[in-house]
Amino acid sequence: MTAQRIDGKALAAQVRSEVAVRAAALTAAGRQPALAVILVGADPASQVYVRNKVSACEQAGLRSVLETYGAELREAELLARIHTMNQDDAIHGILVQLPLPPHIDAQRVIEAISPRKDVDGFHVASAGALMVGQPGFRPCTPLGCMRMLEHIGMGKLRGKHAVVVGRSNIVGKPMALMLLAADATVTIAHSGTPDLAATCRHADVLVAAVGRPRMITGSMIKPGAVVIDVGINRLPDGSLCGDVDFESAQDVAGWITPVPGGVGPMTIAMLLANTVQACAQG
Ligand SMILES: Nc1nc(=O)c2c([nH]1)NC[C@@H]1CN(c3ccc(C(=O)N[C@@H](CCC(=O)O)C(=O)O)cc3)C=[N+]21
Repeated sequence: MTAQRIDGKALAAQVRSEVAVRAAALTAAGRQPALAVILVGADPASQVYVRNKVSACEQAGLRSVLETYGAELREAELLARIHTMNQDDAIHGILVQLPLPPHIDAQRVIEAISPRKDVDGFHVASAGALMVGQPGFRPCTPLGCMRMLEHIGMGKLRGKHAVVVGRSNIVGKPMALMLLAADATVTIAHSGTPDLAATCRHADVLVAAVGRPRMITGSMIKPGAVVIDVGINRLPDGSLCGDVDFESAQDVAGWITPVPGGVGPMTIAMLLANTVQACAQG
């Protein structure tokens, strides 16, 4: 038996075309959705990601404003720039690319973004809204994962056990809360979980977001499970791989997302969707 693939690239293209329709309508009404992207420093991976976000905006008819600063930028200057953008009615979403240089307090920078423009969903107000089930921006990666689950008819998870491996503020924790909101019974596992394999084998939906190449192997997967691989690991040979060992996992899982071409493209599509939503909400 071999798992069916969830084609994130194709589903992201569908989401982006829906976004483009909404963006065109807003633009026609004199309100083109606009995303500001701030990059601090010259990390090559970050430069690639930021370029991809900007070109995704253009393709969907959103305006993008890219601001690039040297790694020596002072935190106070960055905060001042964000305050100006918060006041700018022509900017609907603000994204500060992470990671930031170590002398800048990333959480303080995120809290400076107006929650109404927090299209990453990283602000403490957005996190709190998710926790208590209020409207607000949801982090793009878990939102993209939920959209993938809906796409395969697994949007409602009552009676299902979901296991999230990883507990970051940007993926693991919000992912667990979104699965819970879909009525799953949720376990959050992490590097310190005893017998991780046994925990994973309970999962009808397994989300891997640990940042360790191929650590989830076929023997850790319940037969027929949905396996969502959030990991994007660059190997020494330059190739990309996920947190899931695709070769062994695909013989056991019912559904599986590839890397690349899985969660990554969905993250960018949901960023555009959040930006259009920010614009539509005025
Ligand atoms: N404020 C902020 N928001 C973010 O959303 C954010 C961030 N900072 N910092 C870095 C991470 C990483 N991230 C990715 C998004 C898409 C792909 C993606 O589309 N990946 C392609 C492959 C790209 C490649 O070949 O390198 C894929 O998986 O198919 C990857 C990584 C967003 N991040």
